[in-house]
Amino acid sequence: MNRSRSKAVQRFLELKSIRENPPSGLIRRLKPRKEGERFPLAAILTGSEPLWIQSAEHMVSRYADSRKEELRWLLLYFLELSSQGHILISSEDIRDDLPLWAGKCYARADQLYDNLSLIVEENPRLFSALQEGESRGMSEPGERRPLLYASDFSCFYLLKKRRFEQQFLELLGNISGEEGKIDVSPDLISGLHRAYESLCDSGDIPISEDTLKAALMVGGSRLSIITGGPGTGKTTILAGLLRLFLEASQDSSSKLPEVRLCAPTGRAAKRMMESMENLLQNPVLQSAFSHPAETIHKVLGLRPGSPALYDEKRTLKADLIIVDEASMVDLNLMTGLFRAMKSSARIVLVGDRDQLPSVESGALLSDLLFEMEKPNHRLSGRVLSLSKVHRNSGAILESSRLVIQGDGPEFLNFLKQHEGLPVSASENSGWLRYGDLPSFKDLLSELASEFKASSLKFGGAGFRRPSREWKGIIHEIDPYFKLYRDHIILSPTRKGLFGTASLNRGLNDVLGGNPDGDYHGQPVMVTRNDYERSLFNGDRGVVLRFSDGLYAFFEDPEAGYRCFPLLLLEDRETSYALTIHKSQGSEYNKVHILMPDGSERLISREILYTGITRARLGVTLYGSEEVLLLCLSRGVRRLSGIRTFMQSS
Ligand SMILES: Nc1ncnc2c1ncn2[C@@H]1O[C@H](COP(=O)(O)OP(=O)(O)OP(=O)(O)O)[C@@H](O)[C@H]1O
Repeated sequence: MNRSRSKAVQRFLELKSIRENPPSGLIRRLKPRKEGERFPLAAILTGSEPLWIQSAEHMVSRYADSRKEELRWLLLYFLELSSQGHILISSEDIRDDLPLWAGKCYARADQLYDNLSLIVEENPRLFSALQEGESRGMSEPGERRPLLYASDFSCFYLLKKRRFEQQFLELLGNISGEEGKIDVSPDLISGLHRAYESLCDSGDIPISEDTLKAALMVGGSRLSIITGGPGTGKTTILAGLLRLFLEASQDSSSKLPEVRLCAPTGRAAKRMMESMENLLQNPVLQSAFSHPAETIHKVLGLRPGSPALYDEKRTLKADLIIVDEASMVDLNLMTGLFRAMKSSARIVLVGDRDQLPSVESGALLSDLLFEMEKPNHRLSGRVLSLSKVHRNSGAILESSRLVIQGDGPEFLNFLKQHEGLPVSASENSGWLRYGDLPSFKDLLSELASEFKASSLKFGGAGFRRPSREWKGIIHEIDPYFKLYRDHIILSPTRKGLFGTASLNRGLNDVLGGNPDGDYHGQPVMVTRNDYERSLFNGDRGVVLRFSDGLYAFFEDPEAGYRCFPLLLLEDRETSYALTIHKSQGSEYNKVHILMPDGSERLISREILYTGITRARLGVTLYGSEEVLLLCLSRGVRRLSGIRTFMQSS
C-alpha cells in the first residue's frame, strides 16, 4: 500500500482512538485501490504496526508454499505477540485470542485456529519441527525457517528468541545449580554481624534486620533476588547491604570485592548512585567501585551493530553485580550479562514482579520468582521479600492493592466512593480522586492549571553566560524542578488523542503558545542516552530563558544543576505527560493517570499499578468503568519456557 495513504489511515485511527473497536462499515469504506492492498488496509485496523504488516507480507512472499491469505493473518498475529514480549507462543493459549483478534478484520478468522495444523504442514519452509533434532536444525546456516514449531510443547517460537532462551537457561543452570553454591566462610558471617551491630549503633544510614538478611543471602549464593512492592525500599536497602558486605569482606580478606551497579535505564542507574551517596563518601569502601552505576548496555560495552565487548571469553572483572529495576531487563540483555560474569561472581537482581516487564522479550524476574518463592523450591532461600511500604499510604496504597489483586468490582466500588470528590484534607494520608475522562479541551485546561511555571519569578533573563551565572539564582531555579516533581501526567500510550504526544502538544499550545516551539519553563525529557553529556534516556529537565537564548537545566547531585544550550540537545521532547513505562522507578507527589478508550490492547493491571504507585500524596484517575474493568481483568503474561525449566531443574 502507498506509504502516505497507510500513514494517513493510521493517523486518523489514532486520533479517533478507534483502532481497537473499528465501527462496522469502516473497513468497507477504506476500499483498497488496487489488488493486494486489502490485507495491509484491514491489518491496520487490528492496531498492528506497519513494520509487522510488512514483515508478514515479506515472509509470505518469501517462504509461503500454500494457504497464503491464512498464513498472512497467522504470521501477523505471531509477530504481534512477539512484539508484545512473548518468547514462545503456545497453540493452547491462542485458541480463544486468535479468532477474537483477527475476527474484526478477516472474514474467515474463525477457521484460522481449526486450520492451524494444515497451515503448518503445508508450509514446511517456514515452520519445522524442533523435535527432529533441535540443536542440529537450529545451527544449520542459511536455513529458511524464521519460525519454529515445537510439537512436543505445542508451541511456536521465533528462531532468534528460541536461541536466546536456550542460552539463558543454560547459564541459569550454571549459576543457580550446585555449581552456583558458595560456601560462606565463618569469618564473613561473623564480619557481617559485627558490621551490622556497629552500623545500627552509628545510625548513619537506614538499616534494619532485612539489610542483614540481604547481606547474608548475597554472601551465600551466586544468584539472589531482592523483591517487594513499589516504595518498599528495594533501591534504598542496597547502600546498607553493600556497606555490610564490603566491611565484612574487608575484615576477612585483604582485597575488597569489586562491585558493579547497573540498571536497564540510565535514569534507574542514576537513582542507584543517588542512594549510594553516603556509602561513596567513605574513601576505603569507595575503592570497591571502579565504575559509577551504569546501564547494562554500557557495562557490557554494547554499541548498535557491534557485538558486546564482554562475554564468556572476555568476562567482567566484577565480583558482585547488582541490577536494579530487574523486572525491566529483557531476555537478550540478561543473557548477555550472565554470559559476561566470571565463574566466581555473584549477581543480585532487584525488582518488583508486579510492575511492568521489559518492553522487549520475556518477564524474567517474574518467571524466576514464580518458582523460587515456592516454599519447597531448592532456591527459595535466595529471595528476600520486602513488605513495608515507605512511599505512600491511605487510598493510594489501598487502591493499588485492589488493582494488582485484579478485583474489578471491588475496585470500582472503591472508586465510586471517591468519584468527583475534592482532594481530601488529610493530604498526608494519600488521596485518590476519580472521574470519567472529560473532553480533550476541558482536560487540557484542567491539567494546564496544575502547571503554572509562568507565574514563577525568574531573574536569569538578564544573564548572558548562564553556564557561570545561574548559581546566583539557584533559589529561583529550584521551584521549576519542584513543580515538575510535584505533578506528572501519565498515560499508557504515546498515541491517540489522550496519548502523551498529543497531550504534550496540547499543553505546549496552551502554556507555551505554540504546539511545536520551545519556551521558558517547558519541561523536557531526554529520549536517547548521551554519554558525552552524561544525560540518559528518561532524564527530565527544564528549559530556562537567558539573554542569549534557551538553556536546558538538569539536576546534578554534586553541582546542583548542569545546563546546556537547548539547540545542542537534539534527542528530547516536552514532558508534562509521560508514558507509564517511562515513569517506572520514579516518584512524584501528585499523579494524573489517563486510561483512554481505545487503549485496550495496551492496558493491564501492571500498567495501572505502576502508574498509581508512582504517587506519594495523591492520584487523579480518569477513565470509563469499562476500560478500568478490562484493565483489571488483564495481567501482562509473557509466555516462555523458563518456568517449565525451573520446575524440572
Ligand atoms: N527504611 C526506610 N525508612 C524510611 N524511608 C524509606 C526507607 N526505605 C525507603 N524509604 C523511602 O521510600 C521511598 C521509596 O524507596 P525506594 O525508591 O528505595 O523504593 P523501591 O522499592 O525501590 O521503589 P520502586 O519499586 O518504585 O522503584 C523513597 O522516598 C525512600 O527514601
